[in-house]
Amino acid sequence: MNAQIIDGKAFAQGLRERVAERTAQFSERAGRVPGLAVVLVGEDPASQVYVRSKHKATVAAGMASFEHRLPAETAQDELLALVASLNADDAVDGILVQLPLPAHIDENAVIAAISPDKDVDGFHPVNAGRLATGLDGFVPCTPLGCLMLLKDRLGNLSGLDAVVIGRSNIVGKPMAQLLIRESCTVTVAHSRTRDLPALVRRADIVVAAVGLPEMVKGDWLKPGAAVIDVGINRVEGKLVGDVDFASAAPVAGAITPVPGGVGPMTIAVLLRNTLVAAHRNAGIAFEAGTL
Ligand SMILES: NC(=O)C1=CN([C@@H]2O[C@H](COP(=O)(O)OP(=O)(O)OC[C@H]3O[C@@H](n4cnc5c(N)ncnc54)[C@H](OP(=O)(O)O)[C@@H]3O)[C@@H](O)[C@H]2O)C=CC1
Ligand SMILES: Nc1nc(=O)c2c([nH]1)NC[C@@H]1CN(c3ccc(C(=O)N[C@@H](CCC(=O)O)C(=O)O)cc3)C=[N+]21
Ligand SMILES: [Mg+2]
Repeated sequence: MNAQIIDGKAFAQGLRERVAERTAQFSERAGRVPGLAVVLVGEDPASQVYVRSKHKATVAAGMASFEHRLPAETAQDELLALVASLNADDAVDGILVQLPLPAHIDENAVIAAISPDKDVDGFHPVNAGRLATGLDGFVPCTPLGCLMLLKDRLGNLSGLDAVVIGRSNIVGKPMAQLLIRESCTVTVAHSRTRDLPALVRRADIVVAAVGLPEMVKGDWLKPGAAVIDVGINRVEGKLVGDVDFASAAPVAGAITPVPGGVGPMTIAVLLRNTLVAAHRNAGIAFEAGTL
């Protein structure tokens, strides 16, 4: 057996085209374009790359992109004041504050300051609570993108055994919530987990969101498993995932590559969430359909 490669880049491209069509319809009706504000504090090179590609994708979808670049020394109060002004700005439907923030800034305080109705990252506790309790809200882009790829490949996920490796608020926990919502039986593993290979061996679905290059090995996998690799690790100038692709691909049924898997989905879902936010803020009903 050799795994099918899940082409996240192509799927994301299709999603972005559908978002662009629906954005044109929205703008016609609302008399304005959806707006996304992205805030970057400091000069982290990886963050600069992400922010640039978000900006390009936003404009290509027909949306307005408002970039705010602040120096690394920016005081927390200044950042909170900027967030407050974006909350109050009717041209801004979505707000994304790029993480990580410099160490002197309390990330939770900044996330909590974003209006939940503009929180297109889905990081605000109100949106996390909505996801956990089955209410409509914004779902974090990376796990929602992973779910889209899984449903596209597997169809109904009901009853499948899923292992999520990682329990962060931005990937692991919301991923687990989404899989529970799809009626998977979900195990969440983390740094204190005993015998991770044994857990992974039982799983029909494996989502790796750890941040350790190539840690998940092919001989941990159940043959035919669907493997979603969220990891983005730079090793000797090269990008690798959290899954050892070379040993995993011959065992898995389907697997996302890095690059070209989950990463492009994150940006496409961000645009989708911004389009949803624009509809809500303009009081126009949104039919999710193929989005
Ligand atoms: N493709 C994309 O769009 C995105 C990719 N990423 C990437 O995904 C990865 C994870 O990101 P993020 O969730 O923010 O990372 P965090 O560092 O916040 O979380 C990592 C998680 O992995 C767990 N972990 C650490 N070591 C082990 C281990 N040996 N065995 C099992 N679990 C372990 C940690 O456990 P504990 O809680 O016990 O510390 C923690 O829960 C990173 O590579 C990041 O770059 C992130 C966001 C978007
Ligand atoms: N508030 C906030 N929201 C985020 O969504 C957020 C964040 N902060 N901080 C950083 C992480 C990381 N992240 C990625 C987005 C796109 C790619 C991506 O497009 N990756 C390409 C490769 C890009 C490259 O070559 O570096 C790929 O995997 O093919 C990766 C990672 C969003 N994040
Ligand atoms: Mg901090």
